[in-house]
Amino acid sequence: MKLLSVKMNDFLYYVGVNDRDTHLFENIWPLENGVSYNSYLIVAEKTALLDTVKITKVSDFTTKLREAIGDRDLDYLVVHHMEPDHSGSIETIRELYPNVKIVGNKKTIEFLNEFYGITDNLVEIKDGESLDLGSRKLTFYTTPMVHWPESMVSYEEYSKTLFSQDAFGGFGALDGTIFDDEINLDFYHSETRRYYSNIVGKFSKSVQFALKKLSPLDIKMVCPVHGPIWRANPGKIIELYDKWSSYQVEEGVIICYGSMYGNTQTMAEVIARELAEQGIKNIKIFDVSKTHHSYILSEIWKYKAVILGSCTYNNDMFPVMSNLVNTLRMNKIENHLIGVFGSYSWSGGAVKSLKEFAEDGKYELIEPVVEAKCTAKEADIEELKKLAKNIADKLKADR
Ligand SMILES: Cc1cc2nc3c(=O)[nH]c(=O)nc-3n(C[C@H](O)[C@H](O)[C@H](O)COP(=O)(O)O)c2cc1C
Repeated sequence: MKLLSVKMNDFLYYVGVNDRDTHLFENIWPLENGVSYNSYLIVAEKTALLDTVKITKVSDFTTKLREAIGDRDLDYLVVHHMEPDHSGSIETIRELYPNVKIVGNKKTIEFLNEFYGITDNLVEIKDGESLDLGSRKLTFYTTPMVHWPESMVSYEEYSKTLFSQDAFGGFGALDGTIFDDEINLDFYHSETRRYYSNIVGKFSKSVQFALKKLSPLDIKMVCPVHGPIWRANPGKIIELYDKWSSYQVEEGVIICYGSMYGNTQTMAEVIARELAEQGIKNIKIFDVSKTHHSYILSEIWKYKAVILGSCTYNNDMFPVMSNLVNTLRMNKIENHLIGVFGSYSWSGGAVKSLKEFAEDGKYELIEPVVEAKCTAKEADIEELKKLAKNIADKLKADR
């Protein structure tokens, strides 16, 4: 009786695992709802394991794998992506199945040596080449920089299944439910956008390139290495990734502030109220000291406008705001309006740095830039309202 692995269809098993122990993905991004490391086993005339899991979960993983494969040997291990949350258990698999051949592209093979010193039992495949498993066949498509240089996907043509590695993935452990038709998609929708914006978003141009490359395929099921498997509506996750990677946004404003004693926070509240007066409904204020930039980035990815406000701290912006700004700079976000404001007491510095950041990227900077000394006075409040109105007008022009 198979208790742990999930038989997905007549030839495919889910042998992935959940990680509810790790606090931070990549030691940066919060995992309050956990994450899954998905792995799949094809059992045809040949057997093939598609990716492994983080080494901390190797025991759960090999238990499922052994259960699913039974007394068959493992012929192939396909490595779609070398990030250690998927490649970490490769050495264990080689110990358990010494005959296994590892399938990867030129760059995968280079990384296998660099990370694990693996140089034997390798099968190098090129873009567009196939691996014959008997009644099943995997065809490989390289998808460089979605998410690493060696990243690739594979397509099983008889079942029309796409094994998509990090692409189409999401945060959130799979709590018994693994398929899109078994779960509450509202929760996974937001965790998937957070995953996209935190992990994949920086590579949006590469995602667009990959989507075009894969568009001729008739895809009936998407099997990523994190998050739900999309079998009922695979088009949904493809549509979402297309939306996010082409910076399609909704009407709304994210206001983020860094404040020690409340003066800058008050400025944020003034802007938010005026936006509401102007008829904007989606307004969210975040204190950067309270909310991890993981969640803020995800919200910014969703909405068209972002307004950043900071008190001055040692001649520059508040350090926690610097952290958010660095994350935004790294992500090279497009198609967004930006406003900046802040406060100081003697030399200033925060607003200057925020303005430089805003002018540097692909944002459209909306005037006025507002800087208050110590606390916002009547004239500053008028300027803040003007900023809010100008942003609201821009947003409403797109209705
Ligand atoms: C630790 C600390 C460092 C500061 N450094 C500067 C500074 O370098 N230049 C400046 O003009 N103001 C500086 N200030 C003053 C604050 O930026 C100013 O009072 C601001 O209005 C505080 O905003 P808040 O109430 O939102 O925290 C500093 C304040 C503190 C507490």
